[in-house]
Order: sequence, then C-alpha cells, then structure tokens
Amino acid sequence: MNHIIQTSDLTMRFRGCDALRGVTLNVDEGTVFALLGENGAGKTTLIRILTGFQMPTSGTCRVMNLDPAKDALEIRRRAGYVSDAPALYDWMGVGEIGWFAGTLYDKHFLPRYQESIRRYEIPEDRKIRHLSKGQRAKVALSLSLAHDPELLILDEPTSGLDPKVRRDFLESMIDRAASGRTVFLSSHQMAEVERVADVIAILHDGIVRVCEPLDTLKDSVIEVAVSLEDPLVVLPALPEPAEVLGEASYGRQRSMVIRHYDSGMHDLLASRVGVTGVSERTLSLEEIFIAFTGKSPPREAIDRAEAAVEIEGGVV
Ligand SMILES: Nc1ncnc2c1ncn2[C@@H]1O[C@H](COP(=O)(O)OP(=O)(O)OP(=O)(O)O)[C@@H](O)[C@H]1O
Repeated sequence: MNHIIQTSDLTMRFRGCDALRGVTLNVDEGTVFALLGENGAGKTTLIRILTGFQMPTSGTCRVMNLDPAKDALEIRRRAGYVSDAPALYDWMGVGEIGWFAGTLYDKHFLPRYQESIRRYEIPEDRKIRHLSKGQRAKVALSLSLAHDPELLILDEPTSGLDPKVRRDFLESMIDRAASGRTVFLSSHQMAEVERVADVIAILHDGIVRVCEPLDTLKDSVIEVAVSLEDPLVVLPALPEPAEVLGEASYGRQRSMVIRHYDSGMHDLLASRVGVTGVSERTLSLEEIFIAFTGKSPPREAIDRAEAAVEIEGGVV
C-alpha cells in the first residue's frame, strides 16, 4: 500500500518548547487515520508542517509525494484541509464563498458545494459573519470536500457541530476511505474516533507513543486485575514484550494496564504464591489513550477494584 503521508524524525522547537520530538509516521492511502493527543501534544503543529504552513526544525516529510517545504501551494490545492478555527472571508455570503473557491477548481466544485450546503440547511444568501460556530464549521467542511480531495486533513473537524451532524459527518469519512481516499484527522472525541478510524496514532508531549491499526491496538492493550491474599505480595516481572503502561493497588487488588500481554503471562501471574485470581478485560479507546498519556489507571479499573475490596470487607 502507498504511503500518502510520510514523516521521518520531525522535530519542531519553538522558543522554550519542543512541540515535536522526532515524529516518524506513515499514513496509508485509503484509510481513516486518527491522531490523538492531549492539549498541547503537538497535533496542530504536525498538521501545520504537513500543509506547509510551518517549517520543521529538522526531519523530513512527504505529502502526496510532495515536499511541504517546497510544494505547499500544490499540497493545499490538492488536499482538503479544515483547521480547528477555519478562516473564512466574513464579508462574503455562503453562496459567494463557494463560487469564489470554485474558481480554483473544476466545474464539479460548485454543484458539490451547493449540494452540501443545502444538505446542511444553510441559506446561501447568509453572510459568513452571521453564521453560528457550527454553521461556519459546516461551510468549511463543504469547501474542503467540494473538490473531492484524495487527502482530507482535519484538525478537530467536528468541534462546534451537534452530535448527530458530528456522527453523520465522521461516518461519511468511512465511505471516503472505502473509495480509496485518505482522511487524516486530529480529534479529542475518542468514542467517535473509535467508530470510524482504521489506524490510531497517540501523540504525547511531541512523541508518537503508539501508531497501530485500531483493532491491533485494542487487542494488544489489556487491563489485568490481580487478587492477592495479602497487599504486600510481590508480583513477578513480566517477560518481554510486555509493557506495563499503568499500575494501581487497592488493598488486595492490583490493577495493571499491559501492552502485549499473552496467556503465558496470565499463567505466570496466576501461579504466583499469594495470587488468588487473575482476570482480564479489553479497554475502550479512551481508556487506552489514558494509559498511554497519563499515570492513572482506567476509572473502571478503580471502581471494580474498590468494589471488590468493599465486598471482601478488606482493609486497605
Ligand atoms: N508559534 C508557537 N510559538 C511557541 N510555541 C508554540 C507555537 N505553536 C505551538 N506552540 C506550542 O507547541 C506545543 C504544541 O502545540 P499544538 O498547538 O501543536 O498542540 P495541540 O496538540 O494541537 O493542542 P490542542 O489540542 O490544545 O489544540 C504547545 O506547548 C504550544 O504552546
């Protein structure tokens, strides 16, 4: 499969801040690729570099086989791009802005734009400055899609949209990917991303912590709850490739989020003297995200462990 976006060891240093610290990513054609990260993780900075608005401090990248440092205009012409705060000419009308943007593209642009605006029920004669936040987002999305781009780059595309429109829009991205186009989106909406994304990258403090197909990620990160006879029981170190992403103790319960866990590790834990039970649970994308980016274990793990302590009447 072709990589429509490739970055290699990208760094971005601002005064007093390393926004990206060696980002290497490949995005396959025909996929919905979701970039997740907390506030300040570096998502917008990466997108600005990919679209040629920002020169990286070091490293290289290619977008649709073009170099954003040299071919920024061509990339912006061919790709669709919606930023988290789309800049639109406020004094134009909704219809006018479509006509204006359409002069840069072929004859199919305007009818597609008008159809989308009609679907979103936005009056064509309304001035952009009089639109609500959600209506502005809909105009920006309509403009970015009207030339049917092979690559759509969306930075928090659904902020400002109501839940139904958000869901419909994101689900339409699945159809785009099915027709061979690529969608690269950054988002905070984990539950929505989980429904539509093929591949997930988690960016944390400017570093890609993980980049995997969603199914692989969900299979490879497990919460393991271990019941102990005594809170002081020491558990064995798990062999490679296991990676403990988070750990918490609640009385005689220990909860761990482990990447690359397997049945051999279950047996190793279960056979430890002082261990009375080992159970596993798959996690939601939101819980996996927290495991990669924070120290706290998933909330449900805490609740389950606390409930277990209460039932046992155990002393913490
Ligand atoms: N022009 C700039 N000058 C200095 N620091 C900057 C600049 N642009 C971004 N940063 C810093 O780089 C870091 C990454 O910012 P970025 O906007 O890429 O994060 P983000 O993941 O998009 O966050 P959010 O989800 O809040 O939009 C932040 O610490 C930010 O303050």
